Amino acid sequence: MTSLYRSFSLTCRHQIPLRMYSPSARKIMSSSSSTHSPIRKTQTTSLGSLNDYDEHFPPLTGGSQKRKVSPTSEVDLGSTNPSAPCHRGKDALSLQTNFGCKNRDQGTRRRRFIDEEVNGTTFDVGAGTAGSRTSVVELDSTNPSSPSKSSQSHNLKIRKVRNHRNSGFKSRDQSPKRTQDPPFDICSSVLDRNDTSINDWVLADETNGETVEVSNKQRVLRPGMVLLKGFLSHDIQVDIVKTCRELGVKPAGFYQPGYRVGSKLHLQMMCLGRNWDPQTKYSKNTDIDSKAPDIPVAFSVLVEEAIREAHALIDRESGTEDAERILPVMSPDICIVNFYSETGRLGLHQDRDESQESIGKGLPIVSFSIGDSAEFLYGEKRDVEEAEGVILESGDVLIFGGEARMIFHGVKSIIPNSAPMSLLNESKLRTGRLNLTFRHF
Ligand SMILES: O=C(O)CCC(=O)C(=O)O
Ligand SMILES: [Fe+2]
Repeated sequence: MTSLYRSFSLTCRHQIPLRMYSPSARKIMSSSSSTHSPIRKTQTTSLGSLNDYDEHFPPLTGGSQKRKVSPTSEVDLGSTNPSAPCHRGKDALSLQTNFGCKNRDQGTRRRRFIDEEVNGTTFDVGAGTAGSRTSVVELDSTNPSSPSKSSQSHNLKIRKVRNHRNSGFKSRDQSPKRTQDPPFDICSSVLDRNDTSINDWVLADETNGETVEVSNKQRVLRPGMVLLKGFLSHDIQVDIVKTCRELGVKPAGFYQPGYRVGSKLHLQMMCLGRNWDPQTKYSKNTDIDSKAPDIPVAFSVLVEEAIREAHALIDRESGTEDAERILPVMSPDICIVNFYSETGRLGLHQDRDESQESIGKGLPIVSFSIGDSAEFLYGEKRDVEEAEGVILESGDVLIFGGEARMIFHGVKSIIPNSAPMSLLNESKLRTGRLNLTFRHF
């Protein structure tokens, strides 16, 4: 079965103008390996009140409209710009300030900013914080069925949320609850993709505009971190989408996870094997855990195959037979399935909620990408400016374990209309990106 599942795409599908995140990013995109210091296991973060997974990306330079967010907006509105380096609490506060403000100029400026965001690149505003007395506006752009930049801006759904009444949580003391009923459906019978070519997506900083070819090669990105381009064949991708869809529309399926205080991740999520959420992590709850569907055997087989493929690559590149020491084998008992709409994203974070034993051994995270491509960032620190970037395309498998196990990583943006048309036609996957990360607890 596994050999049938293998189809390496050795032709480069796209040439993507790439914005350089750091001087070294270009190197990563065009070379097959580089030397990096290991990520120390103790280097877990505690960044004050900054929640994990909150975005703190720099201003977007891309978008189908090739528009930059104006500096004024960035200053005034903090991280209501999805890429601004602020945390979620501040997000909501600055938004409230602007909306609750009697000052006409500020209100107008805020409205103009929303218009710009809707017409231009992306927008996404979190729910309010506790204790807020003013109304906030929530733009639910994480839900692909809500209007996005590729749909008409006048359809923008703005709903008012007062304090926590509509935030999905009963009180501050309770765990986040799934409020999405029915679960989110990652497929749609209607093809919701528009016809804009990927070339319209400008990742290039308009001032330097370099064009870098997206590599089609299997690559060791750093010790313990391997990118297997096109590892998942078309048929496998279709099967994975269909399986995830089937599981995902059931009660334990996709929902938008969040924190007790109300902010939410900019994606839809479902867990297999064992439940995880950003607030309670893996805290054992037999009621909920019994609801997590098993990881399909075919998925686990693919993970093991991918690790074997990575070992072969590591051995080839190093000229040794040391691969299992550099990248330990792993058999998954957890899979977190994420679906990102075109405006979805995930802030830089470490996957550090697995057991100490698992992390200590460097058991890898294995990540499958299906659908639209993603700008994936990774680095030794939780610092977007320093992070390196790589484009993850449909069918790619990324593995990070060993000394790269605690690497910071995140999804800066989803590249609209970049999914293979044949995949969308056959699987009916919505516009967006499906990502599966396999782990061992
Ligand atoms: O979507 C991705 O590529 C990364 C997902 C991820 O980091 C996570 O689920 O922890
Ligand atoms: Fe992660």
